[in-house]
Amino acid sequence: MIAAKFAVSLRKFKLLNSISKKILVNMSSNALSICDSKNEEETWIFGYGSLVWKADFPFEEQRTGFVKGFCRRFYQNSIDHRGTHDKPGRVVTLIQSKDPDAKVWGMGYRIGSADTQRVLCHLDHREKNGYDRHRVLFYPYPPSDAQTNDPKNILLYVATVDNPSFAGQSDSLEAIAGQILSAAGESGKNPEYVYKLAEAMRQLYPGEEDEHLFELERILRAMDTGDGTGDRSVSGSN
Ligand SMILES: N[C@@H](CCC(=O)N[C@@H](CS)C(=O)NCC(=O)O)C(=O)O
Repeated sequence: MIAAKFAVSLRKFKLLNSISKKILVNMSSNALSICDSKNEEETWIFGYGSLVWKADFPFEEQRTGFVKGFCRRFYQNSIDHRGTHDKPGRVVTLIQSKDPDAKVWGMGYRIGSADTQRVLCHLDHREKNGYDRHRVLFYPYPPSDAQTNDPKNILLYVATVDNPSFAGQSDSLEAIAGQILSAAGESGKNPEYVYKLAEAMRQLYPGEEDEHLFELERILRAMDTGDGTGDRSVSGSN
């Protein structure tokens, strides 16, 4: 009886997994290889993690707004920016949501056509650990009198579930916070990444909920006896 139940749930898991991969693969098949070709169409980039608070590239316009059908999760191990191979940190990626209207709030950036190739080559390098470029619809919000409010094709970087640094979806927020607490990489301490993203979301979208992000921030701050960047040496603790 148990074996039969296990076989059924295994079949269900495989079916779900293959569906979610198909959706993500379809998106990635639209991925543009702009890095090595000229593109005349307007290029927009969507940030939902460090690209929200660390836009280290030229852009001509930025718009607040969201993408739909995903949820933002700290399910990607970072072995470069916020961790090392021996002590990986955690950064965000996007997971397919069961709710097609689920919103992930972030920031859209319009890249000048003269900068497109250089910016995308820069971001391809920055997001080199497991992230692929995908194209989805971006919904500018709130509406603006000065700018167009129609949904736009936008490029974003997603660390898909089959990349080598994907950390899985089963760790508790306490376990994720414990991994983040003492991790650091070439871009700095891992707690700082969480604090800056949470603060940016509160500033940009006051009142909007993101339970995963804000609960993780709460747990991490309770663990973090340092100066808020994850530097515990400040408090004299070892
Ligand atoms: N692609 C997401 C996540 C980007 C992200 O956080 N990527 C890491 C790469 S592991 C990064 O750029 N980190 C820079 C930093 O931590 O300062 C976004 O649009 O913001």
